[in-house]
Amino acid sequence: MLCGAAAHPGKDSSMTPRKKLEGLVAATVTPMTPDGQINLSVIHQYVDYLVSEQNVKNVFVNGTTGEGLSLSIQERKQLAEEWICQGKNKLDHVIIHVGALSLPESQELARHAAAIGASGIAVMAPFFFKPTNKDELIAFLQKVASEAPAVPFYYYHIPHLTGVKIHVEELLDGIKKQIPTFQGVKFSDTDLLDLAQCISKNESKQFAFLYGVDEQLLSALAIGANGAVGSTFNYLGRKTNLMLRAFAKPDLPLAQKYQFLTGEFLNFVIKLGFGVAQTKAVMTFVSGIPMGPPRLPLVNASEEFIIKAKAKLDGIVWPDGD
Ligand SMILES: CC(=O)N[C@H](C=O)[C@@H](O)[C@H](O)[C@H](O)CO
Ligand SMILES: CC(=O)C(=O)O
Repeated sequence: MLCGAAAHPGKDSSMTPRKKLEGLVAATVTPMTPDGQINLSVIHQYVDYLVSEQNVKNVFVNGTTGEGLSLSIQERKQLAEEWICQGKNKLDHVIIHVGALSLPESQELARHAAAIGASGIAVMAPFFFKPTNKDELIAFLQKVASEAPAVPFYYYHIPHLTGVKIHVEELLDGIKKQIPTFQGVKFSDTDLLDLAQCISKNESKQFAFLYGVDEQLLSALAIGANGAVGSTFNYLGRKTNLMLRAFAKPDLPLAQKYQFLTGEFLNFVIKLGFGVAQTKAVMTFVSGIPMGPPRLPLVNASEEFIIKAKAKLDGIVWPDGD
């Protein structure tokens, strides 16, 4: 059942202020109908699946995995509303990615996310005309963040897709003065030196450092990441949660085992060609929820990919015997 159309779904139920974001955050795919329209009707089921089957209670909507930059502003708003509305009393955090190439569009999305009660907003660097230094990037982020002055703000660092390689360590230096709502980083890069410097220099500031390269999450946890935002937690959330638990215990050999096994699957599919289209296909066969095709320029995963990926996943023997 749809609920996003209800008047101001989150108005009286703002999810701020909340405990610090930690643990796993699923970067949601955007369900689509076979003819390429967004399919809001399965989000209710999607929320229940993440909570009950994957033990994941945080989502990151309209990001890379959600094809956020391929959606219209109207579609992004509808998705944000539906996730927040369906997630009410079920999800802990619904973070809405509001980054866009156009500053006024990004600001509009930030205002909208605030009005519907998002528990956080995230923004990636604009990637056609790019900021060339820290000050330009901060200026852009600041103009978006200030449109949602009561909503925690996260910078979404994904340099291999944006081409904006400004070190996060540099960006964070003094950021609270310019962006008082600054709350953390979604760090989707393999530069663990940069991440480590961010963490060590901001220890007392209560920022959340959420890692975004799922296949090496354990390494990021070891240097102090608070959690992770990723596409694979849609279908490997339960297993990755067991890795987090083993790490916290600490049972490092067990945590490594989980990382090796999730890595074995990812290494296999990455070699076949792995992106958002393939994530949608995997999520469809694992959850049984029809996520549909991706939007052009992305194209459907091949049947061959689906058969091979399914066989690989089914063949993994997990330490918990599952
Ligand atoms: C480019 C991309 O989508 N990265 C995701 C998050 O940032 C990750 O969750 C990856 O999908 C995942 O680590 C698999 O490579
Ligand atoms: C993976 C991720 O965080 C995203 O899809 O935006």
